[in-house]
Amino acid sequence: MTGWIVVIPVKGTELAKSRLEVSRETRSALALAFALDTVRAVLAAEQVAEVLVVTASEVVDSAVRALGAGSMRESDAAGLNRSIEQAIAVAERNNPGAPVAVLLGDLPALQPQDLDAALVAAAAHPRAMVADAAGVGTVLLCARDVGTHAVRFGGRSRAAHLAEGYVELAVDVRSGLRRDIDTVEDLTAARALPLGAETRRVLERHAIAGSANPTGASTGSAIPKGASAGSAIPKGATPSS
Ligand SMILES: Nc1nc2c(ncn2[C@@H]2O[C@H](COP(=O)(O)OP(=O)(O)OP(=O)(O)O)[C@@H](O)[C@H]2O)c(=O)[nH]1
Ligand SMILES: C=C(OP(=O)(O)O)C(=O)O
Repeated sequence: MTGWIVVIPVKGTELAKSRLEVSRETRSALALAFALDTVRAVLAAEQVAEVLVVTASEVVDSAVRALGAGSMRESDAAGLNRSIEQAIAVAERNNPGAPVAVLLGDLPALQPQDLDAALVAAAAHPRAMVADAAGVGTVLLCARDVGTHAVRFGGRSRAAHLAEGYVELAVDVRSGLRRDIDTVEDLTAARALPLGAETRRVLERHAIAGSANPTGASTGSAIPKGASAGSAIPKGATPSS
């Protein structure tokens, strides 16, 4: 199997991360930082052939391109699932036959090796998913055959994706892969993990209670690490749409 195409939805508007109860300035800085840290980790994962961000925001679009990711703008007011479907269609057109995964764009504690391990495990199933730390939502949705995706993000999406037939992968709840940040409580919990550099910088600059734990302790994952084929796969090709 070739490497995975990873679609990452990023809202990027002033309405992003509305459940994060900090000042508007801090919230928008954190929303961008979460996305950039997520994209950086994905670009560093060995199982990933290409990254395709889908966003409403010009700022996000150019920032992720500068990191080397592909990016596309969603059509007006597409919403989360529709924008993901638009990106999946572009990924399919540009990379026929490639497996496609959808990853949330608010995972600032994601480590490349945790994503690699999950993608290796996902490749054993036609469709697979990883739930968020609360066991309510979904952070990663994978299909070997892109045409079989049934995207049901939002709310209790773990149950929705299970009902669609995705197999749930066992990933340690402490893994950064499962730590999407919706609330200040999520952020506080994620600070026990090694956070990405952009998020650390914002936390250092903006007064939010707690410390950013710049060094962080290594976290465990139930999926064996290092099982990935370590070939260098080109990333960041911009979609032709
Ligand atoms: N492209 C795109 N991404 C979205 C959209 N809505 C949410 N996302 C992204 O999907 C992921 C999960 O969404 P949420 O955690 O609900 O993010 P959010 O909508 O910014 O946060 P809340 O306002 O608290 O719901 C994040 O990476 C968001 O940036 C959308 O309409 N379009
Ligand atoms: C969009 C999702 O996440 P959140 O918990 O951020 O709403 C989801 O889990 O489907």
